[in-house]
Amino acid sequence: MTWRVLTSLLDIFIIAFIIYYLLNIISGTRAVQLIKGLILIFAVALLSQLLELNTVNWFLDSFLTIILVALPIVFQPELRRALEQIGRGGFLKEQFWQNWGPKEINDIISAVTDLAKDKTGALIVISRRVGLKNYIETGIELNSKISKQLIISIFQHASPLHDGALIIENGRIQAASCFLNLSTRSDINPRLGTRHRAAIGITEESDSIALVVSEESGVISMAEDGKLSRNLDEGELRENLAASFEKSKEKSFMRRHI
Ligand SMILES: Nc1ncnc2c1ncn2[C@@H]1O[C@H](COP(=O)(O)OP(=O)(O)OP(=O)(O)O)[C@@H](O)[C@H]1O
Repeated sequence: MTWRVLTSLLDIFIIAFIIYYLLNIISGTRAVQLIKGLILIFAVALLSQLLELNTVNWFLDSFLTIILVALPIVFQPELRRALEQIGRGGFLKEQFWQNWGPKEINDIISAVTDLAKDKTGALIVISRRVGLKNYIETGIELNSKISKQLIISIFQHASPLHDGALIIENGRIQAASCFLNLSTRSDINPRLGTRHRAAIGITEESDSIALVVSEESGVISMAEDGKLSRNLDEGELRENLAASFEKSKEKSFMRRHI
């Protein structure tokens, strides 16, 4: 095989990988519908060119140009998510578990299971490598140690901080009552409300983990990478957290603490 054939094969392989990667990122988002629409308009434009339907062709060409200019504005959240996913690839990795210990993990698990028993709604976001400063700023800053009692009291109805998400970063409760962007996915169970959509949303935009206690049913869920695992008991929650940390390649942390 000549050098030229090898580089062409490499070229094709890289493009196929990029297309696969991009499709993976947009699957299940509203971008899928848009791409279907664009393909349809493109096919009709091509057909009108072949049939020499000049006015139709001019109209569709102009329409496609306008759509291409509007794309980055309409799909700003998806583009941000894609760039963040690329940035997370490994070379920007930081030591993000340094303030964590077994007490912190156990307090979170124990608080979540107690809240679930009382059917007290809760949303807890645990940040990993991607910082959540812009979300922390939407809430009330606490910057306090993680404690089971504090987490439970924040989510009590009488607490002025119970509405919104509690955010944990670098092993500390950074803020409560934070407002998160809701996921815009079209394939989320329609019975799930805004608390669950907010949990899915934050894990689409960052590599954080979100824990949800449903006020309606007391069910515990965990979101990661835009996917929600539901109906977790204490053991499953612990296992899921361990699996997530394992994925983060923080195996030593997992072995020591979970
Ligand atoms: N964008 C958001 N960011 C953070 N928290 C939110 C957001 N939207 C809603 N919430 C929280 O979710 C609560 C409303 O939950 P809602 O009943 O709509 O959701 P749900 O997913 O059905 O949860 P539940 O099963 O607990 O009822 C709000 O009171 C608020 O605390």
